[in-house]
Amino acid sequence: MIGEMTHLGSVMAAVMFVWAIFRQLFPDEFRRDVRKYVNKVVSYVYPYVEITFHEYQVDSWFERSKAFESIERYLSTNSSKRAQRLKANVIKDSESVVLSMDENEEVTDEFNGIQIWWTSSKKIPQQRALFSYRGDEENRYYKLICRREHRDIITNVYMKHVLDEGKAIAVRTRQRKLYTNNKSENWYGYKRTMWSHIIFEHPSTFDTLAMDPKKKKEILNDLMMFSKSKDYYKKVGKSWKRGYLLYGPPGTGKSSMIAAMANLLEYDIYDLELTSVKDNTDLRKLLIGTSSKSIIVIEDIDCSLDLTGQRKEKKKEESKDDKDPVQKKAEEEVGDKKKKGSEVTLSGLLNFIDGLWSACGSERLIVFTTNYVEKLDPALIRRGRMDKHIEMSYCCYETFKVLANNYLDVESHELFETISRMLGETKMTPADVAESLMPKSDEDSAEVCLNKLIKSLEDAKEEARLKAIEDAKAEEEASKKKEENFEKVQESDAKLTDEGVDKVQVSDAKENGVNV
Ligand SMILES: Nc1ncnc2c1ncn2[C@@H]1O[C@H](COP(=O)(O)OP(=O)(O)OP(=O)(O)O)[C@@H](O)[C@H]1O
Ligand SMILES: [Mg+2]
Repeated sequence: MIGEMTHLGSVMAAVMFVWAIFRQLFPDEFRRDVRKYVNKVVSYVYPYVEITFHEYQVDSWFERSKAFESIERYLSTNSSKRAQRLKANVIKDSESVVLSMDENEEVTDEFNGIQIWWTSSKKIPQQRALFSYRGDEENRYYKLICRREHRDIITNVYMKHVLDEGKAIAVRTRQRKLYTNNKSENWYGYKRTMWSHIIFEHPSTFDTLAMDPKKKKEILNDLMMFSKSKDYYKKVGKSWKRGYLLYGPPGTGKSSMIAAMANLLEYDIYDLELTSVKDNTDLRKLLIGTSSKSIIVIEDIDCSLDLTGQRKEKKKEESKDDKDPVQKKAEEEVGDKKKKGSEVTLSGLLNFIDGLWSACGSERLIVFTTNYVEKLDPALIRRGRMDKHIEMSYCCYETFKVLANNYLDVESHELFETISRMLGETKMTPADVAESLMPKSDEDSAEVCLNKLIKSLEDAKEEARLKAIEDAKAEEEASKKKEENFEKVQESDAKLTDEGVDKVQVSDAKENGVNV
């Protein structure tokens, strides 16, 4: 190719030379006509087609062209081994350095037996712009050269292959992000955005997550199935998303499970703080601002908003009329303050999960966590909205074994039996078990840590016993009080009835004309 092109190059140089002299001698119109013919002749002689892809397109000087980025990724993995001079770039959102061809390098690619040549060059503008948004004005571009007879297959099939591959490589090497929503009032103005993010680097995985292995396997299968079911969701007419409700006491691994899910599926996380959202419209805007391949999380959904309370408040309002006006005003002020925090309603949230707008974007998980599942409105967690309910519970023996393996690298030990028995008798969260198992100094052996756990299990058991006694006492006192009250009420009722009877008797006597 290079030899062929050199030959062509010298022909072109001769043509250009003649052209330059020609320009000096002949008027404009004549030159234009001649140029047309020269182009025709050149295109007849030159058996190649050239397509260029610029880094910045004329209509968007701020953003690198997506096609250019994809080609860069594609060439970096498919051809960089063959190019001799490479350039290392640290590209935004990428985990690793991207190697690309240096300027004026050439690499060859092959597609279905067709040869394609790629070269990389840059164009430096003759005049420097006075006012520039980007640091440098040079515009790099890739040039694709192929034989003319392959033009159709290259533009229709090969280019699609390059762009798709490039995108797939970008997804594989991208850095994942953890987003959180900004307060609604901070959305406007220069550089303000709805979502802020940091790089997501949580180490939790399904291997380190301690829970019943059967349950874990079921969740893993469910997630894997979901991520592969694009066509299935399309077939059944559902948007490609799935809701998970994680519930259980604090410290049982709900947040760790979300991180493990994101790491497994390589999704971004959008941690949605409902109390910062002004109203339902803003909630919808946030939803539109999320990308595909993501998990939208609302933690502690029962505390985020008084979603069930809003219905009750309405009822209260109805009976407000017969109240003292001063008290009424004070209550209204409190209500206004509450509303200023967030006006998101239950129906707004339901729409967010499965309304029409939720179909924008795809491949998304919506996860709610709560400590009190019974507090939630049934509409919010019905199947179809929250498809899978997962209970994260206190530490059982199976959970402990995973933690012991993670924290101490032990799979079995003579103390395991005692621990197994004690876990059956005492409720302890995986977070507390993990804390006891963690070595506190270099000298702490596995045995020391396991003994520490036994000690804290004993303490927890004793604490639970004392608490049970206290609770029983409190309950006894309460029922005693109740009984006493009941007796008092009965006594006063009896008194009233007696008096009532007397009165009735007196009035009866009066009616009958008897003097009392
Ligand atoms: N099932 C578990 N497997 C592994 N580690 C766990 C598990 N549960 C808790 N932990 C450990 O305890 C810590 C707290 O767990 P996590 O934050 O996931 O609890 P949570 O259920 O989200 O609690 P909360 O309801 O208070 O938000 C974690 O950092 C993790 O190390
Ligand atoms: Mg949590």
